[in-house]
Amino acid sequence: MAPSLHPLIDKGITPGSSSFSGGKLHCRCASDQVEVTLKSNVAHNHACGCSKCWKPKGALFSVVGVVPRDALFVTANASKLFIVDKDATIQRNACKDCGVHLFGRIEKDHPFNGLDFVHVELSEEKGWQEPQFAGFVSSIIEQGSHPNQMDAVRDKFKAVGLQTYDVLSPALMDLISSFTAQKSGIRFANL
Ligand SMILES: N[C@@H](CCC(=O)N[C@@H](CSCO)C(=O)NCC(=O)O)C(=O)O
Ligand SMILES: [Zn+2]
Ligand SMILES: [Zn+2]
Repeated sequence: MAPSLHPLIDKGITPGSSSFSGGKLHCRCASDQVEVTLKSNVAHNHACGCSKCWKPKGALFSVVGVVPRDALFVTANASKLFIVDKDATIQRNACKDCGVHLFGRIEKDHPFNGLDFVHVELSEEKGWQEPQFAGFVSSIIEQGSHPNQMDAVRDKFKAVGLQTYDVLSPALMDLISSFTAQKSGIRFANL
């Protein structure tokens, strides 16, 4: 059987709702679940093949999107959260019992500071923005996928209508480069 890209992608993508305005995420513990309340839909939701983002068992990719950090509240069992890697740019807060990542936060000066990374599959609600693209696709090789599988993986994404990139989407890459340009004092020419 072909490996799963992600359960939200394998059988085709279900569009989200533009009027959806948030919901709750829960970890996968049988009891005393960590609960996170989001007062916003996600944006830039995407499949991520990097080794750091949380993936469900058997999936090659994570699905991760962003919300403004002031729209995110830990509303139950916050004491079960720990930061997976304090040195990473994205400080991923995971449940110490089930391992699920509830949210990733950036504390340093960074183009995505102010945005928290979350996984909408941890929610029962429907209407979350659907995945928009696949990023960090080649990174799955670093976790053991064979290079000769990559055409099949990219074809599968294309079959469900998702563009593939080996870093992030052009919109996000432009945002990162604009931040860098601004830091170095670049003044853009008026074209
Ligand atoms: N090949 C590496 C890539 C890791 C990486 O740079 N991940 C990105 C994307 S995460 C969600 O889009 C990133 O921004 N990481 C910052 C961080 O994780 O703190 C690998 O696979 O590990
Ligand atoms: Zn848990
Ligand atoms: Zn990632």
